[in-house]
Amino acid sequence: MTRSAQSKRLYLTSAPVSEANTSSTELNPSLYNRNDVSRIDFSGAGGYAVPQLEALPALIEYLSEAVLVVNSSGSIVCINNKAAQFLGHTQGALRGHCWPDFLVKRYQPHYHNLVDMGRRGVLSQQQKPTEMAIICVNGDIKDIELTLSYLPSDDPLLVIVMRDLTSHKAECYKLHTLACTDPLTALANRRHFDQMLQNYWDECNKTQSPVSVLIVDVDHFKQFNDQYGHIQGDECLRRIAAAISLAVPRGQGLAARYGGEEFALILPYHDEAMAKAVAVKVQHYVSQLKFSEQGLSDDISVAVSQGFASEINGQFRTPFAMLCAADTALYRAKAEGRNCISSSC
Ligand SMILES: Nc1nc2c(ncn2[C@@H]2O[C@H](COP(=O)(O)OP(=O)(O)OP(=O)(O)O)[C@@H](O)[C@H]2O)c(=O)[nH]1
Repeated sequence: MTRSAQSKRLYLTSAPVSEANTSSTELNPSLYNRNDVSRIDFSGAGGYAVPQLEALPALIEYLSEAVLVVNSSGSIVCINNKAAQFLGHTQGALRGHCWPDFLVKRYQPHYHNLVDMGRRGVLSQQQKPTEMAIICVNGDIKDIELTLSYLPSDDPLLVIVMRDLTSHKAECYKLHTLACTDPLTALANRRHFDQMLQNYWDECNKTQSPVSVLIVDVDHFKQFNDQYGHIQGDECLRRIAAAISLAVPRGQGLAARYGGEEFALILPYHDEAMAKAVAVKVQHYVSQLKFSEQGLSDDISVAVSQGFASEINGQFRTPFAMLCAADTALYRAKAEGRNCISSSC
């Protein structure tokens, strides 16, 4: 046995301590069990550490993670119960199956790349787990975090550890939604608006398409609050938000609460005429609001002033410049008597 192979000897054995001592620095204490009679001998040819196959199924069965071992052609050599349950079949039925077939197609090149790195000896043990997705036997798709370890030998083995990311992803999605949403109106919040404005701006610039922004400000809202109270004011803002949402073409653009009683819309692929048409709809839907279902008099109505700007031929250098122009147009609409629409042009 070469010195390097000897130094990689790992025992899961009841062997005397002196026998295991040669590699004590390499032992994982959690694997070392004096009462366990099974033994893995890493004494393969060519100086590689080769685990004897017979011990692997028993070893991985003890692990708390979902683990499977795959050979160089991708066939599952052994799989623990947790991984089998995760994939949705029995251990026996899964043995021999082609593991990469369980991976969602778009992740397969990345997986093969990791395997190739292992083969070339450049797969670092510090390699971070990789997010992928698998298709279970019943067709369900599950997000996973995959860690791949390469056991080199003449017939190399890959040890794959999977962690279920389903609940983690659901939690992330929930948090992301919360971080992007205005709690009062359920529209996008300003942070999300700013981010999306840049995204839409880039997208429209790339395709040389127009993009517009529209700012909507409730008229004399202080009076509404003063007369009917802030709770009624809140409900009024919710209803205005819903009316504004109705005016945004489905799947095209974004409506956000920009702050206080001010709303903003991004209208990608909208030129000036199209943006104005959306503003007219907003004005109409808001004017139709009735507040009797809030317990207020039927003759109460609200109105909005609006300003918009459209980028068509490179007149604005940044999305922020376009937004400022829409804001200036809004001020003009207020100055011109409110309940009207003003353009930056
Ligand atoms: N109820 C409620 N009121 C809000 C909220 N955010 C801002 N406001 C109110 O919106 C009002 C805005 O008042 P102003 O800035 O004077 O504007 P305005 O009365 O609408 O007048 P113009 O915009 O000039 O037509 C203030 O009374 C704020 O308290 C909110 O979340 N809920």
